[in-house]
Formats: sequence, structure tokens, C-alpha cells
Amino acid sequence: MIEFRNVSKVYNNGTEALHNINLKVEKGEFVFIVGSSGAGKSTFLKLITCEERPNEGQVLIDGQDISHIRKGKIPYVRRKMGLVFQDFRLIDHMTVYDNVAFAMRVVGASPKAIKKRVPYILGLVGLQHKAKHYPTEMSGGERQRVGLARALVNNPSMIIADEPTGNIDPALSYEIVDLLSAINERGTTVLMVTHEHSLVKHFHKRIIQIHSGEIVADTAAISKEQQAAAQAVATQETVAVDREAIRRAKEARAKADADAQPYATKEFTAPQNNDQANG
Ligand SMILES: Nc1ncnc2c1ncn2[C@@H]1O[C@H](COP(=O)(O)OP(=O)(O)OP(=O)(O)O)[C@@H](O)[C@H]1O
Repeated sequence: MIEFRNVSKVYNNGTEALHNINLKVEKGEFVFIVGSSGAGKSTFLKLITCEERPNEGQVLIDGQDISHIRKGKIPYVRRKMGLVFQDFRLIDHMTVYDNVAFAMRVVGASPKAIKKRVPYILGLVGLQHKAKHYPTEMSGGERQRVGLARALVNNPSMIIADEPTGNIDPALSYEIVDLLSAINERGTTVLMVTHEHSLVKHFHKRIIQIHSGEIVADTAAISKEQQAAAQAVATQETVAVDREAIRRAKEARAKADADAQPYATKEFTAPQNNDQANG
């Protein structure tokens, strides 16, 4: 579980990137983080990965306050996380297999464990047949699947992805988010920053919108009871759910959809067309 308590981040040059952020992401959630360029999205992720520290407040991972954690302890926190980057960050002179195996070697996995695990993970992302290829011989979508395999190989409890589809063909972006969804369904928490409103519209996930360092929308702002009832409605498991709860759930779902709607329309703008969209 990830929790932000009154978190603010000011960079050394005086830029306040985040202001008084409060939120919880429960284990197993899938969250899109959206917002215009400079809103504070990457800073938000960097506070989770301990790349940056907050000036105020606390960031908790599974109940552990990591805001002032000692440098030597950071690798232990990061082992809970699989990181996926916009620019893939693969090692070009290593094969796909070795790129993924390398992530296991650095945490001290045995050769036997590596030999067993890497082919399994490559199978999971549909790349077992490309194990001997080099990243430079692959498409952007395939490279990002290698990036996902590397992020997953040490069995993290969460995937932190900063614009993972930013450098790939829009059609292939869906494949990547499909894969992230499948991974999420197996219990891994997913946090994904994106500028692609079509993805956010297509995949019905929790959406957190950051604007000028503050959370201005969060579609999870419905009660647990309403979420459970909404789920029951969606799966027709209505036996134990009373009619009033169902009605409230439907209302909550409609409100959540309405809240999510701006992301599918002109109000949610990618940074490259900000001027156009705002003008
Ligand atoms: N290392 C840094 N030093 C100083 N200011 C920074 C630093 N990193 C980010 N900022 C500033 O903090 C604010 C938030 O930046 P951040 O990178 O978190 O935004 P973002 O929403 O991820 O933007 P983008 O979508 O363009 O990646 C911006 O004003 C940015 O210029």
C-alpha cells in the first residue's frame, strides 16, 4: 500500500512541484496519473521510488515511512517495485534474455533461479521467441515488453511506470496497457503516468489528476461500500446486496464515469498540444 500524508516537494531552485498531497493507493489497484506537463506527475513517482524526498509530510510504503530513509536502505524498498520507463532503458549490447536476467543477477539470484524464471517471464510478455534478439532489432512495443519483463522478473508488489507508452506507436500502446492490466489482475499494484487520453478512456481504472502540484480529481473518491456494491452490480452478484446499496452504487458509478469523462475529451490535453487546446 502507498500512502501520502500532507506531502509537499520543493526543488532546490524553489519550484514547488507538489503541494500538500494526501492519498492512499491500496494493494492491487491500477491507477492512471494524468495532468499537463510540469504538473508534478514524475515528482510524485520519484517520491515513491526514493529518487526524491519530500520537504514536508510522509510517504509510506506498506506502512513504512520512507521520507527520511537511510540511503543504504533504499534498495530494499525498491525491490518491492518494478520500474518501467518511457525510454525503455535497455542495455543495447545484451540480448533480450540477458537484459531480463541481469535484473535478477544484481539482486543476487542463483543461476538456477534465473534459468527457470527468465523464460517464464518472457513467455508472460509474449517474447519467448525473441530471447536471443538485441533491443536494437526490435520495435518500440517489443522493447517496452522487454522493459516490462525486466520490471516483473523479481516479482515486485508494484509496477511504477512513467509514460511507458510515450515512445511507441499508439496502436501498440493498448498492448502494453493490456499487459499491465493482466499483471494487475494477478495482484500487482500498477501506477502509470500517461498523457494518452484515449488509453485512460479505454481502460476503466482509477484516475488521479494532478494540476500545479495538487490533486484536482480522483475517481476513487467513492466509498468502499459503494465500490463493493458497484462491483456486485457489475458481476450480478447481487444476492447479499440490498436495493438501496445498488441504487447508491449505480449513482456512484455514474458520478465516477462523469468525473472520468474530461480525460476523454478536450479538458485533458497532452503537453505537445497544450497551446492549441488551451487557445
Ligand atoms: N530536478 C528538478 N529541479 C528543479 N525543478 C524541477 C526538477 N524536476 C522537476 N522540476 C519542476 O517541478 C515541476 C514538476 O515537474 P514534474 O517533472 O514532476 O512534472 P510532470 O507532470 O511529470 O511533467 P511532464 O509531463 O512534462 O513530464 C515542474 O515545474 C518542473 O520544472
